[in-house]
Amino acid sequence: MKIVVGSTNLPKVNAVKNNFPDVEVFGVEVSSKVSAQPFSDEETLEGAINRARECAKHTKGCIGIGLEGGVTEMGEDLYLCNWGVLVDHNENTYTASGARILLPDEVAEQLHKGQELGDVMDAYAKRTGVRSKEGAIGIFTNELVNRTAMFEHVVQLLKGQYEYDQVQKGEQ
Ligand SMILES: O=P(O)(O)OP(=O)(O)OP(=O)(O)OC[C@H]1O[C@@H](n2cnc3c(O)ncnc32)[C@H](O)[C@@H]1O
Ligand SMILES: [Mg+2]
Repeated sequence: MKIVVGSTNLPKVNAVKNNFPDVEVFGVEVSSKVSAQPFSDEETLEGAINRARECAKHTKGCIGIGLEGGVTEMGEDLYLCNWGVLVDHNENTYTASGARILLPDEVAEQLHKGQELGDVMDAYAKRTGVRSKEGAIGIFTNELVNRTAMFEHVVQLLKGQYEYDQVQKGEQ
């Protein structure tokens, strides 16, 4: 079995590798076919689905995994949101979302002006490449939960649902 992840961003690829230590896992650049900065749960999920479907076509019999980060409005507030999708070799599709935290007003303001969260976070935290390291979730949780750990949980939810289905099918 091979797993193709629709990104070369390390927190995403490592989140999959850490969940499947005995499987060949590799990341490829694919298009999410949504905006660079998804602005709702629906759009973020759609990006993850598009990435996973593209990856599932990469190698015969492989599993595709798409992980997408975005933000979602709740009333006046803006929350960080993340979605993951696993598409298996039979096109069975499993979805899961990640933990969400409230973004501070000054970060939300920049996003409403059209900036991408990755860029906003670098300026806010006075760091470089936050999106490829601890992530916004890492910054705002004092690095108790970083972007890899957050995506690890999403992938665990995908893996668990996939395995549940495999067991159900085996018992039929
Ligand atoms: O290379 P890819 O896989 O595209 O990785 P990415 O970091 O760009 O991640 P997404 O496209 O899934 O995220 C959409 C946008 O939101 C940003 N983003 C999402 N979650 C983030 C986080 O935890 N920390 C910093 N930026 C984040 C990201 O940089 C993009 O601008
Ligand atoms: Mg991106």
